[in-house]
Amino acid sequence: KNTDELDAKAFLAQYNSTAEVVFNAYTEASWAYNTDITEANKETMLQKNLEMSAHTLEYGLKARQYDTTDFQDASTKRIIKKLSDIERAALPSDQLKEYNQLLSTMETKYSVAEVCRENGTCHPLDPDLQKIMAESRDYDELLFAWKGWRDSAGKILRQDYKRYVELANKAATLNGHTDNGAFWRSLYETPTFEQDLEALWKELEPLYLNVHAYVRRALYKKYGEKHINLKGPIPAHLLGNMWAQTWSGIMDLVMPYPHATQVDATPAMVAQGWNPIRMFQESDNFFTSLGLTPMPQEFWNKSMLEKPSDGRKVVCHASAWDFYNRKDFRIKQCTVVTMDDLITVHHEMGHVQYFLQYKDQPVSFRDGANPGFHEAIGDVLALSVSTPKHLHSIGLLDKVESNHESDINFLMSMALDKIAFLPFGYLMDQWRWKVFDGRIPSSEYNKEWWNLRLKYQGLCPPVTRTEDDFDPGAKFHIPANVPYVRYFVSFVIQFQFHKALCQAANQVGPLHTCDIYKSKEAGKLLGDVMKLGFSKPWPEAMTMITGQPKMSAQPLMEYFKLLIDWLEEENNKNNDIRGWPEYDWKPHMSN
Ligand SMILES: O=C(CCC(O)(O)[C@H](Cc1ccccc1)NC(=O)c1ccccc1)N[C@@H](Cc1c[nH]c2ccccc12)C(=O)O
Ligand SMILES: [Zn+2]
Repeated sequence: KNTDELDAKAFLAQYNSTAEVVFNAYTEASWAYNTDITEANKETMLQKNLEMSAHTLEYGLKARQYDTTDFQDASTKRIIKKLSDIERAALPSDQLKEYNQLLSTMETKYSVAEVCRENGTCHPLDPDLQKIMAESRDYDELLFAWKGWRDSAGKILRQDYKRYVELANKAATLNGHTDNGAFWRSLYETPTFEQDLEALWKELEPLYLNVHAYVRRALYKKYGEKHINLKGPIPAHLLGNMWAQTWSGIMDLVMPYPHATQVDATPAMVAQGWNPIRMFQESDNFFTSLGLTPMPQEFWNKSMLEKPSDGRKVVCHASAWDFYNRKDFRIKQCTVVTMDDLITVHHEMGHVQYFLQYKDQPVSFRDGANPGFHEAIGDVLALSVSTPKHLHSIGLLDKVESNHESDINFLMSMALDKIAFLPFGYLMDQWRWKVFDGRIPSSEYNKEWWNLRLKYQGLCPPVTRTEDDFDPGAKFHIPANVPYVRYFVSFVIQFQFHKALCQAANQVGPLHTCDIYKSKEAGKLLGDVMKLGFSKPWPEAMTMITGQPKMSAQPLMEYFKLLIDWLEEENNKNNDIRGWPEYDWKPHMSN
């Protein structure tokens, strides 16, 4: 083994400069394919992916030659360790080709899927089916979109997915992990990670049960006892979202005080002629108000901020792109003019701000402190943007009242996204970790998916499901091989960050009214953490912001305190039970 630290540093310098070139070439090819799905673009992307894996293999095997035990420089040790895990490059070349082919095939099948009516009109997920799921109040129309999407996008992926699992696991074991789920969890460098997550969920579950009971009561009023059992799970297609992962789409059905302040900025955005560019400029303005970096001109020139109208097939699911040359950063988003998408704009811009802040780190450190950090940045700013005070200041709410009823309306709208999301954010990788470690065999993919959807979210399918279906495949991240527990982590830590930045901004008053807009102190705190990238273990980054190294649900609970008390009282008044003891109840099925 080579114990020469100077030799290692020279090796890493060579890695860094060659990696930028190879990563850039692959990212360009991947962008070309994602923004114009053709066979030719697919072939080029697969070729550049193989070249990138060849580079990873060459440098990974060299990195493994070093014994860094007595190295002085912590960064050198950390990078050598990271390079030594060569991920899919460990596969024999024919299996690597098969794996890459599977990944692009699954993502393409998902991205081009459509649901067609008898009259021949066909609907893509974005924007058509998403709009139906958010806006329709017709039980059967919602069922058409819900079932249609799972028939068109989920079902067809089952065999591909089964093979992907085998190859992903093989790559993981070749790198010394027990399975691919273990590899994914290793990115958090936290031995107690699973226990920590379970503890957070146990703390937050009572909040969710109260929101679930209250929403079930509202849906009972709307759809009646034929479709809703007040002691049972909720049919999964009635929550205002294709996956029932966020419920703000049905805010109109659950608004506690209909005569108090409105909270939805969408009507004003449409009335004032907002377009996607305006939405991104608004977000850029918020980031720069904190003293953070503006989007470079290249971002505005090269991003895809709307779904193309020239017939091109694209991957519409939003994403942010680092081209590894410290200059070129883009977003690809099929943006629609809604408040929901204004939040997503901030989410994606948070990823790019992270790219900008850590762009001068070595390539190996151009990543979040942990994947949850990368997901949280944009959402932290969105917490300020979403306040009625801020929306009023940018002309998207005409009047702001600060009274109890308006507070409760506002907190309900936030809870329908942030609290409703928690069980979904938690169960997605519970399912995948069990698939990877073999506890869920392919013969039970769908049964176990719905067991988890019942256990954590208190949902049931509106129509019978079988193992002919593959409902997990109908959610982007599953065919796209994108881990998901990062979002559960993000939805917890973003409130820790929000609380810390509000203190830095000398904001007084309750946490849910805080708006850090224009606070250079808050911006400095956030910017300094982002500059670290992946160079330090995430508890150090957490301590820099919050003064302590752990994930904590306390700031989220503080933020929602008023609503938690109100829901407890309201659900008691209605004699509503928390949970779904009649768990095997099935909704009425007409056809
Ligand atoms: O998937 C996303 C946003 C897309 C992303 O920005 O997280 C994107 C996902 C992705 C990863 C890899 C390939 C393709 C897409 N992640 C990134 O673009 C990204 C970029 C750099 C580093 C890390 C992630 N949000 C999740 C969770 C979510 C639901 N509602 C939300 C509201 C606000 C924030 C997140 C969500 C979802 O839609 O289910
Ligand atoms: Zn993200």
